[in-house]
Amino acid sequence: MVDTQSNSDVLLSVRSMKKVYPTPGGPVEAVRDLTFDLRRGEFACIVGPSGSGKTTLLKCISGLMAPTSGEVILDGERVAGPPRNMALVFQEYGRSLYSWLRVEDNVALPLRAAGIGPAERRERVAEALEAVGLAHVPQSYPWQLSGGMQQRVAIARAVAYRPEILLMDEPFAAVDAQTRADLEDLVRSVWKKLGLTVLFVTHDIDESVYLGERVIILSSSPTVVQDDVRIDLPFERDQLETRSMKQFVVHRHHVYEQIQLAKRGFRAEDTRPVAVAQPSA
Ligand SMILES: Nc1ncnc2c1ncn2[C@@H]1O[C@H](COP(=O)(O)OP(=O)(O)OP(=O)(O)O)[C@@H](O)[C@H]1O
Repeated sequence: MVDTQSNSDVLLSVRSMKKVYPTPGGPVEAVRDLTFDLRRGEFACIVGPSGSGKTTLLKCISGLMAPTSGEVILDGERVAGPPRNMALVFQEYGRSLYSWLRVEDNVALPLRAAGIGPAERRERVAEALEAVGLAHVPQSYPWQLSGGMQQRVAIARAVAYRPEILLMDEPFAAVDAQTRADLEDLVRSVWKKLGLTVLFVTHDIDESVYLGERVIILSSSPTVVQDDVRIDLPFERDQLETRSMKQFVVHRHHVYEQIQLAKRGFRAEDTRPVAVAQPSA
């Protein structure tokens, strides 16, 4: 378990967050009680069984939805709407980009909305496109690009905005395996270069261990934090070398085991002393 209480440099705090959806069939308790902190500059992944409330959690953190109870504190302030210093990247890049705007204009959009002047906008867009390897297509339209390139545009847009915290919800689920590996390395390199704080939701256990400095495992719904694992892999990661390290395999095994337990309904709060048979004298 990661000790989240002892570090004073906390950027994000999720405190006793609960979310109940009212539905015609009665209330659905999606998230029961989530509490965790993210330190400034941390790269944390969230994994959990399908329906465990990962998207619900991100929506509450990003102020798109209010929790039923509990709170989200960002940089000392309670989140009550979309925070200025946060950016989001979703899985559906096709839906998040405007097909009638050129790549550079898609990337510039939030900068324009934030009132950033044309000279600085141009500079930031160029820098972000360079960072994601798309400096050669600023004039293209999204529909002229591959899926992986479109997702790079979405990442460039988030990066150009220079958020303090970047939330990513299954951002690579819809791209092929090779592109996914490239995008994983891209996100880590952008994280290192810009010193962002990243909260990355994924279904992919290997991806969570490869990317994160920490993996937060959610229980099945109604959700609590089941485990919180520090990933002690080298800072510099490599798709071949890192994934074949013994420590990678150990973490992967642990996270996989925890997800299987979660799927079977195990909850950390259920832990009781196990009776151990004493050898007879
Ligand atoms: N708008 C809604 N109204 C009612 N119930 C909802 C709503 N959104 C989500 N839920 C329920 O809340 C629970 C958590 O859903 P959520 O989408 O947050 O989980 P998830 O972990 O992101 O799922 P997945 O891994 O399948 O993407 C599920 O039981 C889901 O059916």
